[in-house]
Amino acid sequence: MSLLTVQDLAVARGGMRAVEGVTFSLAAGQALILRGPNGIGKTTLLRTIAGLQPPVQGRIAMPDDAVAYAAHADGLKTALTVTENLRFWAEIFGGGGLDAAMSAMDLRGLADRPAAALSAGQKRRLGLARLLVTGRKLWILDEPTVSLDTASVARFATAVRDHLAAGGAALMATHIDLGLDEVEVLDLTPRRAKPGVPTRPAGFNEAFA
Ligand SMILES: Nc1ncnc2c1ncn2[C@@H]1O[C@H](COP(=O)(O)OP(=O)(O)OP(=O)(O)O)[C@@H](O)[C@H]1O
Repeated sequence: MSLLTVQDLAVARGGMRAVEGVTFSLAAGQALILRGPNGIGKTTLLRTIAGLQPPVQGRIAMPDDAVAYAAHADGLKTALTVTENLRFWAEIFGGGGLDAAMSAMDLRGLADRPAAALSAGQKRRLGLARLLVTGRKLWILDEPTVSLDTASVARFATAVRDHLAAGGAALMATHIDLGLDEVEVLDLTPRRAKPGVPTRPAGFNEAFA
């Protein structure tokens, strides 16, 4: 089953094209890592596929209610505890599996701690545990391993592997080698848009379109 098809996609930020001519697809059980130098447009591409901003050109197709997106920010409710945060997200998405998610990201000992009192790496672990309780098939992840120690990176890699084995798919921007055999890499360097072609009036920002 195809979980994501991207065809001839061009994306823009700040009224300028970032990358263009991007084509790939992801079936159940597949993952793809986006690579490319700082500023080429990895975040912009992920935001566009996640539906947070419109594409400039091309086609994005996926099943309804397929996506769970984890951005640079962890998206936590700081006043809520770890358990309450996960329960909140499970209810929003109609998912579940809080216990399994807490075990997977080693959060059991922190269950009753407010998110505001977590370290950066612990916050990131909670942010990633959110994905596990959504029940969504297609994970879109922007630099998911930032702030994680070696053991936590390994835990995250296991969570991705389990997600793929359960028929999920993942698209992520990361510079880290997660050691996942089933992952392919797409280098965006050849897809960099030709410079100087504005897509919108000066000052336009697709993030607010
Ligand atoms: N808020 C913004 N307003 C205007 N332009 C922006 C904004 N955020 C990013 N850009 C520009 O959009 C282009 C693509 O940025 P993007 O964040 O998608 O790149 P990236 O490949 O994810 O970079 P990095 O590896 O540094 O995270 C860059 O040229 C960047 O300067």
